[in-house]
Amino acid sequence: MDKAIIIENLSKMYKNNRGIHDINLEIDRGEIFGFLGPNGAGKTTTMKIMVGLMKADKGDVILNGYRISKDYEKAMKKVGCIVESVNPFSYLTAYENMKLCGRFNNDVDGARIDECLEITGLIKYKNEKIKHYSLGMKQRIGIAMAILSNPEVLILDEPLNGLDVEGMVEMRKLILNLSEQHKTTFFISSHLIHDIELTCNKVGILYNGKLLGVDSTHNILKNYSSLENYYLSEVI
Ligand SMILES: Nc1ncnc2c1ncn2[C@@H]1O[C@H](COP(=O)(O)OP(=O)(O)OP(=O)(O)O)[C@@H](O)[C@H]1O
Repeated sequence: MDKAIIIENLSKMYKNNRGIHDINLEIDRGEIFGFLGPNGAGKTTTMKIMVGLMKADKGDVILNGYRISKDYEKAMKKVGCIVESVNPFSYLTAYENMKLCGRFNNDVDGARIDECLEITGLIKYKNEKIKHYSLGMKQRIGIAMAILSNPEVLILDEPLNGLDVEGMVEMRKLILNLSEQHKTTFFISSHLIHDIELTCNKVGILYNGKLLGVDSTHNILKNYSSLENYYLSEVI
């Protein structure tokens, strides 16, 4: 099977002795992987290393066949990400933000920007300044920016954070649509068990910086009545 993401022996320890320990993980192309863990488990640390925002103490990440330690540009070429918060310029419109975001990419033109705004349901608001956007709309513009260069892999840190029920349902639909129509591979972190259960077809549990268990949602739900029960059995 073609692996979109491989994480090998990844470790990072902060001075306060917190961090992540020896994470190993493989994600097949087209999978929607849910990286589930409570606050402080190490999700953001892992994702920052995956996209090159932080250096690991040990281990490596292979994205689309390229090691971030050796071929960073090639590894990131077909990867889109939102790590920590989405921060578009509030005094610019959605369209202007998108244009700024795609300025170094020759393949991004007005039509592609419109296409991404269409996919994320923002085309109607493309000429509105971001300062008038709701939180859900800001999350969506984050996704629109992340998919601008047609990535094969999307790495999203807590994409549902702060969204209301409708916003979460919309975001979930968007992820599932991108997965079905574009075969995008997703690596999504969340502490929202129910949402991971509904969105992801593979789940990994991160706890105290250690990856406890990885399995397909299908297998988990064959053996446990809910993802929550599986989570509790792994954690306890
Ligand atoms: N720059 C830093 N210096 C020291 N400790 C840090 C630093 N960044 C994170 N940590 C600690 O490392 C651990 C993992 O943090 P991380 O942000 O990766 O977790 P997380 O799973 O993303 O949590 P959350 O859901 O709250 O964002 C936490 O205990 C955190 O306090």
